[in-house]
Amino acid sequence: MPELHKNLIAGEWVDGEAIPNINPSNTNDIVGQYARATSDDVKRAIAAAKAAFPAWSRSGPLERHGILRKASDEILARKDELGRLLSQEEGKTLAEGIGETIRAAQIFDFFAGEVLRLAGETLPSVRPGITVDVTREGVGVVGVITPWNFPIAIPAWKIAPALAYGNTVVFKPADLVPGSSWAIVDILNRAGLPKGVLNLVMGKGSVVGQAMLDSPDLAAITFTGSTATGKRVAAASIEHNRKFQLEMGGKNPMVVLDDADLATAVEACANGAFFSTGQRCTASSRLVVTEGIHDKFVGALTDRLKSLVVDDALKAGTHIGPVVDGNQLAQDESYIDIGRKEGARLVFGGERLNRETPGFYLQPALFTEATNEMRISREEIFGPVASVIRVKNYDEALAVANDTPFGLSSGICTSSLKHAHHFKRNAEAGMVMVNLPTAGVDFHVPFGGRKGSSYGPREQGRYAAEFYTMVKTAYTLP
Ligand SMILES: NC(=O)C1=CN([C@@H]2O[C@H](COP(=O)(O)OP(=O)(O)OC[C@H]3O[C@@H](n4cnc5c(N)ncnc54)[C@H](OP(=O)(O)O)[C@@H]3O)[C@@H](O)[C@H]2O)C=CC1
Ligand SMILES: O=C(O)CCC(=O)C(=O)O
Repeated sequence: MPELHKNLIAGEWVDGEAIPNINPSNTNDIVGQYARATSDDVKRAIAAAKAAFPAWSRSGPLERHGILRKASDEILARKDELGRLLSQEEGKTLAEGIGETIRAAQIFDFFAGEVLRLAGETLPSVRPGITVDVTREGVGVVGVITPWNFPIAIPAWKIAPALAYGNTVVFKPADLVPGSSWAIVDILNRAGLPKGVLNLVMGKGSVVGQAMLDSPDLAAITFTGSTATGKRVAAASIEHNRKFQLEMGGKNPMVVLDDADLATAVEACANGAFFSTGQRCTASSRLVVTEGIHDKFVGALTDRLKSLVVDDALKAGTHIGPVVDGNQLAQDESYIDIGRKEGARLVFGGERLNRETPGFYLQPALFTEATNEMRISREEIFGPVASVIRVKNYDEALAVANDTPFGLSSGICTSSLKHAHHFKRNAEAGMVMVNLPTAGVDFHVPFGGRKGSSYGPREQGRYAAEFYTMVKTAYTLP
């Protein structure tokens, strides 16, 4: 029996029911055994984080800076091993797994710097002789609930700012991919975090996550995942009068205009729609293409898809790894079926693939003749499935791009400065990409969306301070 990876509660590693972490490229391969926490464990973790908050929130910036820097250094030094673990448990390719691990190291490094840069303001009062100081303080115990699709970067971009700004943390990773999360908690713990500052409670959302939502002692919850769970987080947080931040789905459009550089557009769409097996909330699932370039674009994108190798995530030469598990594969296949029945034309892929090892392999699927009213154009599929919607001109493309309940990322491929400029101003999305894939963002600038995609302040960059701190206004008459 392989070693059991335990939960971290009040600085102690705590046993629990052992659950195998299964490799989606090869379901015979067990990545490791991970302990599931109980709702009592969650209560103890929250109590430990609450007890640790006063001292941690008053700790000097040098201590917090040092720990985050140390964690960043270790993640970077172990990027190949941790990237491999990530790809093995989640199914993105090794290059993507290592890239995401480097990104996590950069995020810890960035927030180590932010510890030293947290500034307030001093203003004159409207009353003579009085000064007003505006400062930021940690919020308290922050609950971190993360999805399976970015097993190291999303935990990093939530835990790093939480700790940097003096909060303590109770962290519940996705049950499907606990390995990368366990590794970063172990690294942070050894980097010198005092007991109780960071607690890890692995296990199912319905048990561990729900126990977090039900606790009156979490001051804030940051969540990334599905819209349905996001709504539960919101309702429970309002009940407990706590801060909450939600990053949910996307149905991101990539507009391709007649004047686009064809090679640029094809690469941006292949990457944005299908890399990481399409399992990104920023994936371009709607390709909105004007009629002058439509046929050329569909032909070239289909040729590009033919060149992509779908195989074991750890194999050299694989471009697209497996879908994360059987449930997600069933969801992808059901949407492919829905698309066909709705009258869209499947011009490439969509079938299950057999490889040397048993895994959840799906040939990327491309639909044409889709309309923006179809369910495949409105609902998040979260797999390697994209639809081309044909439009007459830029105005119609912009209208279609914006006609969605979501608003995370929105892209355009064009050589027209006028259209690029207009699109940047008028796309109803939190992030806009010109001649770049809708997915794949920098680690030091704000991340988040509008409409049904997000709720609350932005994540990442210095904008993260808005969620992880509360503002205090102090008046002084010397
Ligand atoms: N925007 C994004 O980045 C993501 C979007 N999705 C979308 O969601 C769909 C379903 O994926 P899924 O993983 O099931 O998404 P979920 O929203 O269920 O999962 C996200 C996180 O929330 C947890 N969770 C689940 N139920 C509760 C609850 N009652 N209380 C508190 N936490 C809970 C999950 O736990 P656990 O899974 O461990 O049980 C996981 O840690 C995908 O197909 C995709 O459409 C999914 C992932 C990321
Ligand atoms: O596209 C990216 O770089 C980030 C995507 C993401 O955060 C997500 O899919 O949850």
